[in-house]
Amino acid sequence: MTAIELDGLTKRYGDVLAVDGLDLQVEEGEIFGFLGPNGAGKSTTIDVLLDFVRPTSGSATVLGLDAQADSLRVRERIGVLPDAFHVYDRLTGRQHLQFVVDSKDIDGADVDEILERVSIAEAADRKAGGYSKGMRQRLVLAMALLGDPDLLILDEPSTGLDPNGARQMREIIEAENDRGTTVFFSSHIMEQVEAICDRVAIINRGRLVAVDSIDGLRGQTETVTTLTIDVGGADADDAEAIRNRIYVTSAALEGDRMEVTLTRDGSKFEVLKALDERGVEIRDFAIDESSLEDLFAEYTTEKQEVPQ
Ligand SMILES: Nc1ncnc2c1ncn2[C@@H]1O[C@H](COP(=O)(O)OP(=O)(O)OP(=O)(O)O)[C@@H](O)[C@H]1O
Repeated sequence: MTAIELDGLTKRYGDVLAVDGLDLQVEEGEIFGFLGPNGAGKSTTIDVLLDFVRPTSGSATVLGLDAQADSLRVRERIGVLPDAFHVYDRLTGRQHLQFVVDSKDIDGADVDEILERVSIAEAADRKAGGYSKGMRQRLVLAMALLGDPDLLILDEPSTGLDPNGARQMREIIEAENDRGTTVFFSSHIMEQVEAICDRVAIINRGRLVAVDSIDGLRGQTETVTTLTIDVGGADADDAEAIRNRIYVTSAALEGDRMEVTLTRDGSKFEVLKALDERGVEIRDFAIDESSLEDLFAEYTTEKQEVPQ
């Protein structure tokens, strides 16, 4: 079954087309990254899934249920980490969780076990007002995990976390996914998305511009590999010869450093071999596959039109 299905989802706020005909399917069991620059329409889409916002047209289905008509049943089966989250300063961590158990009427919830899972068990009886940002974020995640949801919807889960906190958040997300939970999360932190997502969707100006695995996205873009070679005895002619090779998109020599970019079909080995055959000494080399950050920029940066 699909965990999330969007069919022609459109949301207009007056003149602003926040979401523009989105079609998307997230399969059960996936960790799915939802990416896009500021204002792309990520939060609006999530708000439709949660029935905070009604679509102008199109539909959204969550766990086989209509996000609008069946919103209460959807709510019972999902856990949500909202974009702007609040904790109550005067309540302890445990009281926060108890509040969710009571208000959602969850049977047999093991609050201590969930506090352990998000690593805030030791602070459970302290007031949340004294929690660090990372602890607050983990507390809100613990609230989302109560009731063992089938689907977690996380809006920028690593906001405000230091690298350690972000790593812990990632580990928790992975552990929940191992338990069978589908995870849908929006993020600006490409590194994080790259590390844990099975697939990602990139949206820009309310429209879907790409949906694929990270490797698949890499395969769709032109320049995927940069080869930086520490050379001895190379000159401009060598760079020119490399530049003229098929699959090479650029080759530049600066002192003893030659930087070569290749399309995805290009062989790095062939470039090194060609240099060697020209008598160039190869002292060292490094390979840099384009990062998701590069891909993101490629998909979401408006290309400048050259005036005719
Ligand atoms: N309640 C609203 N009224 C009017 N316009 C809105 C409203 N909510 C969002 N928008 C507009 O819709 C567009 C999409 O916003 P949205 O918050 O969904 O983007 P986002 O991708 O979540 O951005 P960010 O990463 O900055 O949170 C933006 O142009 C935004 O200004």
